[in-house]
Amino acid sequence: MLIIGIGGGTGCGKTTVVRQIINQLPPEEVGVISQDSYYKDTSHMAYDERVKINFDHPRAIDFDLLISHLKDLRGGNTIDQPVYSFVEHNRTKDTQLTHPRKVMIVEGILILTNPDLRDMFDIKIFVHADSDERLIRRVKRDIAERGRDIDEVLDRYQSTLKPMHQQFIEPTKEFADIIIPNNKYNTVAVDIVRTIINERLS
Ligand SMILES: Nc1ncnc2c1ncn2[C@@H]1O[C@H](COP(=O)(O)OP(=O)(O)O)[C@@H](O)[C@H]1O
Ligand SMILES: Nc1ccn([C@@H]2O[C@H](COP(=O)(O)O)[C@@H](O)[C@H]2O)c(=O)n1
Repeated sequence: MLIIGIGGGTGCGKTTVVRQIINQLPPEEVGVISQDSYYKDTSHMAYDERVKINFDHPRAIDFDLLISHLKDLRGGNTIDQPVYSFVEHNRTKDTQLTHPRKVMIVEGILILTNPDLRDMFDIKIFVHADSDERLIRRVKRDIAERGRDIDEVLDRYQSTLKPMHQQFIEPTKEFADIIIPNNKYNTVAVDIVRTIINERLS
């Protein structure tokens, strides 16, 4: 199994890049795991407490479960991937049965911060977009897709997103084998990654 880790700050375009990469690739050969599915289960907390969680700090992520699931997949076993609700700020009761594939892509803001997880990646990619560009995209996306309002997004940006990005996420760029500039759509970089995957599949 080839495991590709794709990191980078919120709004840099990780999900979009992954969609572009797997588009035109056989779905039975390439799978995707999102770090967002592995936010810790916070069912024991009231909604008002969950809203205050710092979701941009590595301690918010259940890395043990993510690593153990990746090992299961690498060993040829299926996993029950958690399903996360951004509206509820919590895992749902559902899980998604996920089969091992020849190529697995793991994407998320903090996936390159954990040394054990990092060691599992055959290829490490960091998607870069300038912070103003990321903020604009984040505001638009969170209002359109994640049930947020402008004040909520901007408050979170100032209180946690920006400082956590500087402390934890930006420094992981140095671990990357490939850095994809993504201020604009980068079809050349996407084609290069797809070519690497196609070589593995052929
Ligand atoms: N290169 C780009 N140029 C303009 N908008 C983009 C680009 N890449 C992604 N977007 C848009 O920005 C938003 C955030 O992108 P997304 O892929 O969800 O980022 P991430 O997964 O890194 O948080 C989405 O609405 C997406 O359509
Ligand atoms: N309940 C939550 C959990 C996380 N977030 C934010 O999501 C961002 C990571 O997802 P991307 O798709 O943007 O990479 C992260 O910056 C968290 O602040 C949230 O808003 N609510």
